[in-house]
Amino acid sequence: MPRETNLVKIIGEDSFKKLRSSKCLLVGAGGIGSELLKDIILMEFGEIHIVDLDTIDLSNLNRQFLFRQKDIKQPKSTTAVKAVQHFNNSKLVPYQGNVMDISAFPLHWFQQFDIVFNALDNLAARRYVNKISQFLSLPLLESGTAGFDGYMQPIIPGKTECFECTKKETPKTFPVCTIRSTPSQPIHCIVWAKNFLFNQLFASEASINEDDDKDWGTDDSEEIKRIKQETNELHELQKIVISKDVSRIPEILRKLFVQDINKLLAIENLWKTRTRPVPLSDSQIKGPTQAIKFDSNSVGTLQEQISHFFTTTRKLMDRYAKEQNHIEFDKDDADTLEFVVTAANIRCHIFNIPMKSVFDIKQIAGNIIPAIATTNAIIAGLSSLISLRVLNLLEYAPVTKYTDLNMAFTAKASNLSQNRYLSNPKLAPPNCNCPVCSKVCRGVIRLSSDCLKKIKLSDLVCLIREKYAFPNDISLLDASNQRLLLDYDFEDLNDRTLSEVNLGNGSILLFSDEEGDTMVRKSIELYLDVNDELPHNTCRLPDIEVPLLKVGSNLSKNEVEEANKRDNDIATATGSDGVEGIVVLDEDEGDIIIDTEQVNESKKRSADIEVSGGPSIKRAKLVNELNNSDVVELD
Ligand SMILES: Nc1ncnc2c1ncn2[C@@H]1O[C@H](COP(=O)(O)OP(=O)(O)OP(=O)(O)O)[C@@H](O)[C@H]1O
Ligand SMILES: [Zn+2]
Repeated sequence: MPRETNLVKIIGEDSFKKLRSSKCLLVGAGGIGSELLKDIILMEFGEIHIVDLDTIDLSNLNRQFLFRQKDIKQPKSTTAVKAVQHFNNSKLVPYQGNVMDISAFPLHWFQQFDIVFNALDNLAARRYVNKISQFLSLPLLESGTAGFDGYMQPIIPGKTECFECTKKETPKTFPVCTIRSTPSQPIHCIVWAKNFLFNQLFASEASINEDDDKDWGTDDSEEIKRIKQETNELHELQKIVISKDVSRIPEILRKLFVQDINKLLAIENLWKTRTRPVPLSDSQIKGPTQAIKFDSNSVGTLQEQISHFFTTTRKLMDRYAKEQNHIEFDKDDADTLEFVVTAANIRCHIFNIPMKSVFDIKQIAGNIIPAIATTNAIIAGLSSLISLRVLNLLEYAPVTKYTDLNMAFTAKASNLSQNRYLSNPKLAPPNCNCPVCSKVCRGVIRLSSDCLKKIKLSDLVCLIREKYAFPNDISLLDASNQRLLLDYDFEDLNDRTLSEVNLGNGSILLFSDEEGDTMVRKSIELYLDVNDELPHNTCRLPDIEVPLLKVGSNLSKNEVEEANKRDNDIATATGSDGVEGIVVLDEDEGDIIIDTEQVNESKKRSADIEVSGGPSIKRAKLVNELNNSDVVELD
């Protein structure tokens, strides 16, 4: 029986047609991504676009079953697409790129999709896609695995919890002082070798970033000064790398493991309660007399580590110029890994810390969590199946409330699961304290790129103020870095154009009502989506209604309701994201509460708004477009 007949039997003819005309985006073609691609192809989604930035490594082959030995170093996205062609009925579009690259994947590019599947391995990209999904009200299926554990979470913007509604664990970091002066565990020496030493020696100058607002882990200004000076001196060592003069490798060893250690020893304070480090002796600094094999599973002697340091540094010095003066650490690149292993182990020895094997250091330096193919298959299977409910394609199980849908997580991913491997509770509504999805009403300003150079900040403020009935007293922030652009006593940037104040594609503006004595406030977050396919001079503000913000923690629900009725000018209806209700800002706590019960029928604002106009928009004309958005045509 052909696949299609089975699918029609399961979901019905109409739903099958809808599925065939659906477009989905798969972000990540690694462990979960390979499984997901196979699943959604078998489900016969009409169009599947696959984004992955990476190429295939040997270590991927045990679970990323679409890839073979011959594919190593090939892009994952295009290789995955080639591998599935023989059983594929969908239109497949691969992209090798970073999903966070706004020039390759601007906001309006995401808009073509009906649903997004995340199959990523890092927090930054997950957060980014979550943000995009919130601005576009685009359903997102978030997933992740670590060993035997995994989770799958459907996110329906405005209706269910987003990725940021619960706090995420961030990777552990260590104070600079621990890493640079007083290591006490192998990880401290590994971080020193990988994140600091390797970069100082083998990264291009431009990419070495020593910012000042880091966690030093000490207030001792002398100590901080010493660390900074040491950084500069170490950078000098890069000159030896550039010279390719391998006879100078002992100089590198002497600087790192004798001179710098002696300087540390001179700071008596550091060693009052710690074991003093012991620098290498001159006789220990010598290269290998013969080639010795580096055994991945055993630690070996200090002298073997020093010999390997010579060998691996020699190889990297030779590669440095050939690779345009920039080598990145990669756990699968034996030379870079062995450099980090030997440098970390020599440092461990000096600080009386146990040394580690190559295998152990690879796990730590590469942040490796063993990946298990079966876990990926289970999570991808659940994610693809739930997509049918998110798209409301199961006639026998129609979705009336998105919070009736289920997420899934394994026992260890939460202690709620007790003895079950998988738990699948219903989705929670958005968390009213979530920094991403619940704070304010959101929308997208669509504009042609010429507008960035034409529209002045004051023009934009006028437009926003008019369109959403904000009072005179407002504040405007660049939300990406909390930069103040305008408020009642800061108007210096008013006459600058958007590009002059560094606003551009992907900027997010936070526009807030700051009227002093009223209890009612509003706030709107607007994404600037620059699209050159729009006609020149187009600046389109979203047609949304900005919910009421009530200020003051001591207001009762009735008072909120009263204020709502009183202030006809302020809409309290559904935003574009579908969040319904009144938003109450608790200033003392900095908390924001969405009261979903307090929904008033709003006074719909007319789409034909007369704009009083900023100085440079002499004849701003608001045109009500088919999609009910406003288009501002500039002269
Ligand atoms: N910003 C991003 N844009 C596009 N693809 C991304 C981005 N970040 C991560 N990815 C991709 O997501 C995938 C995640 O897959 P997976 O968790 O299996 O990791 P992996 O890198 O393939 O394996 P491992 O890290 O275990 O060696 C990878 O293929 C990675 O390239
Ligand atoms: Zn959220």
